[in-house]
Amino acid sequence: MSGQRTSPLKNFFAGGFGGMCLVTAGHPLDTIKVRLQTMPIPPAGQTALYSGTFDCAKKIVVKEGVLGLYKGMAAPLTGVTPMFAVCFLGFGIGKRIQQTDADDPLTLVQLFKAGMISGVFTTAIMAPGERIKCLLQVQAANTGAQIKYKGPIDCAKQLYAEGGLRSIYKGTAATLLRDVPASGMYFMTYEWLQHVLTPEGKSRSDLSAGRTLFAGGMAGIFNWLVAIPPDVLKSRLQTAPEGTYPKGIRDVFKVMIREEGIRALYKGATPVMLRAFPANAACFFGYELAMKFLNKFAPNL
Ligand SMILES: CC(=O)O[C@H](CC(=O)[O-])C[N+](C)(C)C
Repeated sequence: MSGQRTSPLKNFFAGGFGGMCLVTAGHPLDTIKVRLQTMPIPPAGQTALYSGTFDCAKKIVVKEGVLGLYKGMAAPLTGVTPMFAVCFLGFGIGKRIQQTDADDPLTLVQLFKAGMISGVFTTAIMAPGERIKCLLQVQAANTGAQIKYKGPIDCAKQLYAEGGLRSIYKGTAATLLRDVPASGMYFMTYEWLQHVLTPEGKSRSDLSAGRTLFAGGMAGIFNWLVAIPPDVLKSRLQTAPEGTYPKGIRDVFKVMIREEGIRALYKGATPVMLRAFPANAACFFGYELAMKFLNKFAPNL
């Protein structure tokens, strides 16, 4: 696969723009995912709060209006933009440290490793962003309960007051478990599809919008195929009352398997997969668009 180097700053800015496109396209399905993953287990004989993805979407819209689907979006938008900036920057660095020469082609395994490096880079921003986002998404679902957090900043302040940075960073190991392999799959899939879809004698930058959208969408699908089980554990851990799981995700895993069985590890899979393609197609499309813009108007960046 082509190993052509891109300026780190361009990767950073184009990645950030890609992240903004991803949030806008994917947040409603992300809200449904978190609601399904964290809904209370119904007492025997009673029905679950949501019977599935479409029921959940319908209930949110009826009860909270369409904006209910966009609840908690300020946090990912402010968090995901820099996170994707760092993610694409990290991928570029991951590729670079495996090359001896600027034009050295990279194998699929090297691309996977570069993606994993990017996953480590992003966790510093991703873990607190996910903690705040999940808490905000879930509190709106708790009928009757008093609203605890007014917004992302208030949520961060309260978490800090209650448990310091440790509380804000709760779920970091789970986030690493999710994002390191997932990022490997993400970038490897995208780069490989770009390579396969580029016609003989043409360069990647000539690729049509449709092919870029397809490669980006598939990268999202493969990312989530490996990310769903650790994501469920992460959401549970990050939204649980303090002290529920003293040993972190190991405890979440044990309790979940005991009480709900192995299938619980795939809760919320439908909205995740429904979101994965359009959100990541938008992300890579935005990234490539921003990169073209930067190459034209800031070639020396
Ligand atoms: C788990 C996650 O955030 O995946 C990102 C794609 C998406 O659908 O949000 C990709 N990546 C882990 C590389 C940031």
